[in-house]
Amino acid sequence: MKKLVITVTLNPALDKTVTIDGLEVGGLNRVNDIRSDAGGKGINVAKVLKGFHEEVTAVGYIGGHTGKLILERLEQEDIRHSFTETLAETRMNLKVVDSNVQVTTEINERGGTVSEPERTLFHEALHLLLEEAYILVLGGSVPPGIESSEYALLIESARSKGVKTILDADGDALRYGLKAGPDVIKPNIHELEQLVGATLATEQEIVRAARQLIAEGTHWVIVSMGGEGSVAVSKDEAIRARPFSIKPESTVGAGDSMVAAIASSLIHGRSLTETLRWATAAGSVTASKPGTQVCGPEEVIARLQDVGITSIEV
Ligand SMILES: Nc1ncnc2c1ncn2[C@@H]1O[C@H](COP(=O)(O)OP(=O)(O)O)[C@@H](O)[C@H]1O
Ligand SMILES: O=P(O)(O)OC[C@H]1O[C@](O)(COP(=O)(O)O)[C@@H](O)[C@@H]1O
Repeated sequence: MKKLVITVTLNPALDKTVTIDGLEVGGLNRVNDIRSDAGGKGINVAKVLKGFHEEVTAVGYIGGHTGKLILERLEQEDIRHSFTETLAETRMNLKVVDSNVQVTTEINERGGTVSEPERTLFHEALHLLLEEAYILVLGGSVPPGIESSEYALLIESARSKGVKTILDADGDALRYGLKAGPDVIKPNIHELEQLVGATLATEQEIVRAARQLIAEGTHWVIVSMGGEGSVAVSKDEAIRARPFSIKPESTVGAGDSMVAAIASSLIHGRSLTETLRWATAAGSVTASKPGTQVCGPEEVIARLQDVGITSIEV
């Protein structure tokens, strides 16, 4: 059976994380600690999957000095990749951790423009790779030069080859992508509220909103809610997971770790409940780590039974 996961990061980033005691907007802030990590949603998913010993290849666009640094990191971690080179420099995203209140503020650049010939090269390379794939993961923002409908095209081409798809995006990229019917989506609660244009205050409201999307062709909607945990919805099931308590170091990459755990769960044929348990444990372990560092398999397995699972009556 094919087991390869391809992760697409159209807009990667070098994540620069600075830690400050008591961030003062408009004031002078001194940095206590600094680190940089290869980031961008698909790249983080690939890091987790590699740690989980799954077969994974990271693809997308990469360029310039920042791009070179990211590729070096991937090579250090022995992550297989096949990025399309761009003339434009890959972006740097700033993450400011206020260690007094344990809150992370993210400042993400738009990213460099991708040209049409670069896009053609990417599509040709992905077309070939999809022949070998089981799952295609699509994550993150779409860079300038590429239409918001891009994920829909990629989902359709994956489906035509029998490849499952997981989409983690927001705004128009999510809205258009949904029309192509990805197998799984992982919005956070804010992204889901923006999508349906309503505040979702109760579990029942979340389930009803998710079922609207399921009626349009998606099978599983897994909604993350930070420290409140997550909700998984299918046509017939609705489940709530509550995480164990952690000291949040940097929540960056927590959502991506959930997506990686979902991909791994699809490979291993886990039920929706078990998938939610794995995804929530993975997200919470990652949230307890500094910068864009991600969870490893042993520490996730050790916490699986600490995730509280209940079913939601609608
Ligand atoms: N403060 C926290 N305590 C425990 N778990 C957390 C915390 N913040 C995030 N998580 C875990 O990470 C997952 C993803 O977090 P979330 O912030 O919703 O994702 P995203 O980064 O996609 O917005 C949550 O479902 C939860 O399992
Ligand atoms: O493409 P976007 O939406 O700007 O997001 C990119 C950022 O998201 C991340 O992938 C983290 O995502 P999550 O916190 O949702 O897991 C960072 O590594 C990266 O800087």
